[in-house]
Amino acid sequence: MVKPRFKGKSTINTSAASSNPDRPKTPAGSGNSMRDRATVRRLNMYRQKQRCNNRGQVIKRLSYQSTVADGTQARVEPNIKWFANTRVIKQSSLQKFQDEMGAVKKDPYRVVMKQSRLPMSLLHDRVKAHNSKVHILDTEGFETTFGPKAQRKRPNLMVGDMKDLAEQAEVSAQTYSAEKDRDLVTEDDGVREEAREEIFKKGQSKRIWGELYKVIDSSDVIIQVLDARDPMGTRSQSIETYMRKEKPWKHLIFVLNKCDLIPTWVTKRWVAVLSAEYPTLAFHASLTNSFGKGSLIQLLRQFGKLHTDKKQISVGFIGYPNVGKSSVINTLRSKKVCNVAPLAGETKVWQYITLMRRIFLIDCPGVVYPSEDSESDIVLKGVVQVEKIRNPEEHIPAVLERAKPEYIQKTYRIPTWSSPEDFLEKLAMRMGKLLKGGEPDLPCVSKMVLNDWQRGRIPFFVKPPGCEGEHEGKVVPVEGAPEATERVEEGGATAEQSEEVVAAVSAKQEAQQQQKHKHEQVQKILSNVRQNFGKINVAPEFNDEDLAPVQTDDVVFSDLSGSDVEKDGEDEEELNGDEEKGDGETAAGDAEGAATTPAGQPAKVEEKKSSLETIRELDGKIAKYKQFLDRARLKRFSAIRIPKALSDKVLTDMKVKQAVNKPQPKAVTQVGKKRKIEEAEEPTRPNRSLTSKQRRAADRAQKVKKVGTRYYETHNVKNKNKNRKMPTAPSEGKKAKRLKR
Ligand SMILES: Nc1nc2c(ncn2[C@@H]2O[C@H](COP(=O)(O)OP(=O)(O)OP(=O)(O)O)[C@@H](O)[C@H]2O)c(=O)[nH]1
Repeated sequence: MVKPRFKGKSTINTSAASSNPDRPKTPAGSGNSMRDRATVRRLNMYRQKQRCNNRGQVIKRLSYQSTVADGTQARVEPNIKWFANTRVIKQSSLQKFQDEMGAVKKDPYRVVMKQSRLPMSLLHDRVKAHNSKVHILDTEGFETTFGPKAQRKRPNLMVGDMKDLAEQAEVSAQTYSAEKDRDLVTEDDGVREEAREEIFKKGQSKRIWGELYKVIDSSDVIIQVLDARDPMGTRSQSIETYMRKEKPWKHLIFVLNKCDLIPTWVTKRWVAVLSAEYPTLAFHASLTNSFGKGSLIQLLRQFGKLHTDKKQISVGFIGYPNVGKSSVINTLRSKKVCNVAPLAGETKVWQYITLMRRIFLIDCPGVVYPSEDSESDIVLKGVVQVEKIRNPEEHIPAVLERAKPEYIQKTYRIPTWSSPEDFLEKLAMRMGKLLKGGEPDLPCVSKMVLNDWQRGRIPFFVKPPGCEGEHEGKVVPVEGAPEATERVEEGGATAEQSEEVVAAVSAKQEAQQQQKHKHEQVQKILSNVRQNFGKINVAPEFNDEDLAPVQTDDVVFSDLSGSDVEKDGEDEEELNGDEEKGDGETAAGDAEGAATTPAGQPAKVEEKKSSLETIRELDGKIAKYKQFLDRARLKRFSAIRIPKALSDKVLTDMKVKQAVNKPQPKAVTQVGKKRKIEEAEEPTRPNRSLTSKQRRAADRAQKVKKVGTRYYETHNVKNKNKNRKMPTAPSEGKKAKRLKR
């Protein structure tokens, strides 16, 4: 402690030391903030030391020790503050708090903010004695509860007597299944299923679902894009139900994309099956060689006409990842407006694209719907990027199971294998994918196979219902189909209630009528849109078994798919405007006449069928040739060489089949007519009336035909025009060069 200086009689310490609580204050604003008197005194107290003499006796006590005489015993007053950080309030304050806060809590229009910071427990602090009485009669009087006029509700028992109860118990015991019992307590055997890797949860995040709902909310027409190889696997029943219940005024249509990866008859069948539920169009997304573009644009235009009250309509594209939503949009715009990749999750956020002045398209990230899919299912549906899979070998058995062995043999040129491991080893050996010491690099080849699968290089498709009966019986109500009206219980309802019920029923009927009207409008629109499936360029080479359609009921092809009947000589896709409707209808009628036959003429039917089949086969082969030429053109081959054996085989086949058809010209009059029209309209098509000599000449001409490389036309080079004007004969050009030298 600082020793106070003796200053005569004055008790005021005038020193300016910081330990002097009475020191003069510095002027305000000088930047020197002084300690206050209490702080200085406290600090002085800490600093003081007691003084003792050389015998240890205290000669000067500490300041706070000097208040009581030596040896005095004292008690410290007990205080609640020692035990907690509490605050004591008066009874009246507590009462006020309880009244005011209680009123606020009860008021449904007011909210108490930051409740955790308030002593809310004071509201309920009234201690209830554990033996306090239950005041039942405060709530309900004796008379209303127990008396002869009791209004107490009785429990609603499902049984009348003990016998019924026993019977019911027996029945439920018989139908009990331990698997479905969620409350069953089982012994923990310590084995749990491994948590799924994060990559398998792709497309299920809250963010992606948020994007989906944003797209649904902003669209007038929603297009669910399905993968034609597995339409049911990439379809979401839950979204359809949501749309039906919550957004019935929005139009939902299906687009069956990647039709070029499956046989045409499968496309037809799927379109027919799905059309029974929602309008469905087949599509092949491609900038150069698309299918279904015209029909889809026409359909969207017609939907635009339905919404004349709006300036523009928005069309949302939703669906599984990697089904080709962005590709469909690019195809409609005929240029790359959306990023496309063979990897799932390329589209991250929704995006608006203008198709035309009145039609906007919205691309949505791919959404994976909740299902029971295994990890292999998820991988094979293309949801997961192959590079990210930890053990790609695990999914190869599923590939070998789904794809036909002959397609695997053809794709990888491996004749036989005994197991998936054996297959992978052989493939690794063939491809030279070996590790140190010649060990086959199984993960590498597995990734290759999975990539091929995801990109459609291994021919595969899920058979439509009716071939294997896979999806049979899963009938979802047709859009706008009238639902069964609820049964109203008679007797118990009062007059008021019955009025309400009548109002509800009439509202429901009105809604149903609106739905029906909407359905009719959509059907009318659809009757103007027709597709010719024969024009799809199928890329994979399927075997005869997969190419030959299984006979189906023609009923399936009615409705929208009535438009799919092959109309030979048609343009790539016919877009019938309203004005062309009559024309289209007659054509459809004609064709339907060819497909559906009256009963009682079995012989004629068979003849027709056989000739139709032959023509179809021939068409298929011609399409194959065309496709081969197209592909070659795309690859810019300098010249196309068609294997002679193949061309000879096709030509002889054609001859034989023509010979078979010749004796029955009258049975196929309609087809014959069509063929004539077709021949007149399509001079480029191989002419069936040519002699074999002429045909061979045409064949030869085709063989030497140069395709593709017109260098100066396709490349941006200097002196382009100059070069164009130059003599075309290459020999002359060479001569000129030589002369220059
Ligand atoms: N053979 C074929 N491939 C297609 C077709 N449509 C799309 N693809 C391919 O499928 C892959 C995925 O196409 P995207 O358009 O990116 O698919 P997406 O549905 O937008 O995918 P996310 O962005 O994941 O939602 C690409 O490699 C496309 O080339 C089609 O009609 N036929």
